[in-house]
Amino acid sequence: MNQGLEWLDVPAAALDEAAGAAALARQQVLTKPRGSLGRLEELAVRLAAMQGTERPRAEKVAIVVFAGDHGVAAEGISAFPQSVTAEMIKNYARGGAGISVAARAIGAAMEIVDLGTAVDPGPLEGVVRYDLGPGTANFVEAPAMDEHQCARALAAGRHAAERARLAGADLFIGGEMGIGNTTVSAALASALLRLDPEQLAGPGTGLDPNGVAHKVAVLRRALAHHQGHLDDPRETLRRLGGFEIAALAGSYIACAQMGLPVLVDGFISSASALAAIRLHPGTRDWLILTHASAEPGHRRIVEALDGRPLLDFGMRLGEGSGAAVAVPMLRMACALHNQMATFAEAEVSPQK
Ligand SMILES: O=C(O)c1ccc[n+]([C@@H]2O[C@H](COP(=O)([O-])O)[C@@H](O)[C@H]2O)c1
Ligand SMILES: Cc1cc2nc[nH]c2cc1C
Repeated sequence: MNQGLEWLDVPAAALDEAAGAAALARQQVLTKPRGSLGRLEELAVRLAAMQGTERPRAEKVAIVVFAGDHGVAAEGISAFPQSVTAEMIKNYARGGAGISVAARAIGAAMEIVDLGTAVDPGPLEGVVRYDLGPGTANFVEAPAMDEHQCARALAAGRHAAERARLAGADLFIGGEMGIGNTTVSAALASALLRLDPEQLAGPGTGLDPNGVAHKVAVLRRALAHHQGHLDDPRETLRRLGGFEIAALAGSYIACAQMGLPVLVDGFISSASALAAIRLHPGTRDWLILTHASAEPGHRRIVEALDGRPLLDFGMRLGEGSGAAVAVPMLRMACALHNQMATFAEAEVSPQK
């Protein structure tokens, strides 16, 4: 059964190569030695191709934080109790979380999507609720989600992306919150990349080396349990993913379909991006990797995505925070690209 997932077959929007070429041509005549603004030039040109204009924008940013709980938390794979997921949802709603502050600092709109948590945070302003269950099942012994939950989580992401598009966003940031989701992301990436869990498991919120070794053992048990069912990416997502991870993947795919550029955050967001690309390869063109997470396994996913994150600040908060930190830089790339004088305008002699 397709569970209403026909929308996944809609192709990604095409990049506007002519707009990209026009932006590149403009970069060559601005009053600077060619290439002297380094990756800022690349960013402006890439955004121009994505947005279909010679003059790209990074002003209106939509941040959506997807939250959900994970059955695998019962295995003791996080430094924090599961109740923190719901507690942090309240913190987002009150404006006290890292991403709440970052969103205000960059003037971004922020929305929280609560997909289902072990503790009910209750109705909160600014929080969209789905109630897919009190968290996923423990994937060491069962698929994390049933087909319906996985389809609804993917669609929740799509709907959030559509709201962002409707609000006129120039850029989309998907964040996440879910105790245990570094284990889930490691499981998903291990299966999709066919790498040993040791390559992907790390401290997450703060496990010590013994804790990381236990996490690897839990991941090996999970992968053994689902062995033989991990060839199809959608089935892999259903068995080893999570509500917020499927929602993130759905949001990335929908952004690609609508032609809305995405700023990808850290480890969990990148694992979700990997899943999104496996479900829908055209998604890749619409993703900008913003930062290298301190979670050691992130490097493996970045390599698989053939990406080069913009920042390396040792961040590992999640919530979309690293992507938000990159926004002022994107704005700078656009401002320089759009406002610098050309050699002709400034009557400066060009390169010989
Ligand atoms: O985004 C990252 O790179 C990142 C790295 C480590 C931890 N996190 C956050 O920490 C939580 C998951 O950590 P854990 O240890 O409970 O699996 C989850 O809410 C994430 O947002 C996020
Ligand atoms: C406090 C806290 C805040 C977070 N934000 C994202 N993941 C998190 C995990 C914890 C534990």
